[in-house]
Amino acid sequence: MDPLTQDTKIAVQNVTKIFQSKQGKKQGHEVVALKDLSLEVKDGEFLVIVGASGCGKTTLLNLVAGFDKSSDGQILLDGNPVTGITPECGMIFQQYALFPWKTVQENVEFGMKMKRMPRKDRKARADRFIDIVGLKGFERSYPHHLSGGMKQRVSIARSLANDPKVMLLDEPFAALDAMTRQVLQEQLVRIYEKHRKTIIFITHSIDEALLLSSRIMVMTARPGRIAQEIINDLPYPRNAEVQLSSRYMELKRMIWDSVQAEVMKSMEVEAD
Ligand SMILES: Nc1ncnc2c1ncn2[C@@H]1O[C@H](COP(=O)(O)OP(=O)(O)OP(=O)(O)O)[C@@H](O)[C@H]1O
Repeated sequence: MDPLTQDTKIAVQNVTKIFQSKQGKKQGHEVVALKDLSLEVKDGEFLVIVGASGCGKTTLLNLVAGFDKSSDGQILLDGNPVTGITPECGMIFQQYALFPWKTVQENVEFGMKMKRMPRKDRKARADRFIDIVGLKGFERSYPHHLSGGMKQRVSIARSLANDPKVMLLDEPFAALDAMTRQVLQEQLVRIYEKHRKTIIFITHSIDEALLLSSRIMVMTARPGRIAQEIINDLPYPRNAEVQLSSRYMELKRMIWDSVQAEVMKSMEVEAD
């Protein structure tokens, strides 16, 4: 592997993750989710990971966030090994993971309150990010009064308010309707352009990957490794014109071929 450069934010080095399946610890009941996987994410990069279902995308994100430990290899964040939950990483899930008994304002303020930020400061910061995600006027609403898209915007505001170095998003828009999804994708690109967080984003949608990323990584069928890496050189804003360009089609075809090959392999793995 190349030596780490100064702007390397995350380095995943020869990571293997083996789960004991539900059948117990008998031989042959291990699931090798990731095998000898290495990758680097540069500071300010928007990396999108695509790959067949079950290839280990969520497992990888959980390891970067420190929710789980690798069986072998290591992950470095700013050059330091990740050994437990990393407060520098903000995680956003498909299911919004909001506190149902807290208002929008309280949800967004939660992390800052945990860090004992003075009330006035955290309110000002929450107000700012609630505004950025377009939820001004909903500060006192509870999650059950909000649509899926609005709840996801609360999650994004909460994450941004904590000022994470890295944002990890696991299929955050998968449960949303197409229109809402598009609005949130555009919003996320704007936030990315303004705040330049380092982002790792998982999706099953090649279009979403092309709209958002600066780099796309296709993972192999389980055990997950890198099958292909694509620098997304499409210009911003990735509007209708860009989406109809020949370069867009070319990249889409390239990724589709790669994903499809891995999906076929993963079906063989499942059949074994
Ligand atoms: N806690 C666990 N115990 C046992 N096996 C697990 C566990 N977590 C994940 N696995 C297995 O590891 C493999 C990778 O799972 P993972 O959820 O990372 O895949 P994924 O690429 O995110 O899938 P999807 O796209 O369907 O969300 C799968 O075969 C899964 O069944």
